[in-house]
Amino acid sequence: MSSMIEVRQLQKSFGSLDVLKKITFDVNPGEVVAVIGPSGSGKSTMLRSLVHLEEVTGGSIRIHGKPLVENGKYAGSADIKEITASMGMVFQHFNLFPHLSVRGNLELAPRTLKKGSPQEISAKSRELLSKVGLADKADVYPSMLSGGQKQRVAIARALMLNPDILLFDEPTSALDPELTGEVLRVIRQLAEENMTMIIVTHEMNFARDVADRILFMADGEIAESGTPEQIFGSPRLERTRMFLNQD
Ligand SMILES: Nc1ncnc2c1ncn2[C@@H]1O[C@H](COP(=O)(O)OP(=O)(O)OP(=O)(O)O)[C@@H](O)[C@H]1O
Repeated sequence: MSSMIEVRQLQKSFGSLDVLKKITFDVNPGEVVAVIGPSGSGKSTMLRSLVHLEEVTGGSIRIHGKPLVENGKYAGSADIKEITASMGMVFQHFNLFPHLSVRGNLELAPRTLKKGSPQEISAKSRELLSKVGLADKADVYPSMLSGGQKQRVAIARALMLNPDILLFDEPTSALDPELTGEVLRVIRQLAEENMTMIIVTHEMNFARDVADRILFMADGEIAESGTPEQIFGSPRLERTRMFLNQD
């Protein structure tokens, strides 16, 4: 089967700083890839590049075989819109709209894009809120929620447009330790449902449990790629773990 995500020789510089140095990897349908690595190694930049929140300086990204960028040249805006619409993203700091209720947060994008009738959109938001365990919070505003609840709303919101790829940028890093479990459980459930996901995380045990494959980034490169068994057995990673645990 062909890859869901193909990244080839991806480069990104901020001025003279080379943040991504010719990165190449594939993600297959249904695969869960965890991206780990020290702070500043380029993990967020790589993820943001996939959804066109960053413009790369070279290389290629294909999603479902369709080029978002090919050898540094971007597709037209209609194609970019179509390609990025198949991906949902969840951020470290939730990025909920504070002036909208939980339901409003979920329904804004599908209503704006007219993805279904108002009744269908409401039914979908109810269904997704109950999936993440927040059926009773539909009319509450984000400021009334805990961090773990906010992040679960953000995940439900990302699912509203039926993405076939979900990207997570350190989804639990802003949470108190006792709240990470409820978010990781939702991600784990999505993995069991065969959602294709890339998860940038510092949660080593979670990465080990849930990921089919781990990319270990260091200094703008993929230093290691393999199954959790391969990666966590690697002496090179053991050295880096000490460093990661200080974050
Ligand atoms: N908009 C920007 N302008 C300039 N430099 C940037 C910008 N965004 C990121 N960088 C730099 O790019 C490098 C990689 O950042 P990135 O956020 O991708 O790393 P990361 O591996 O996700 O780190 P962390 O785990 O701390 O989030 C860092 O040196 C960062 O300072």
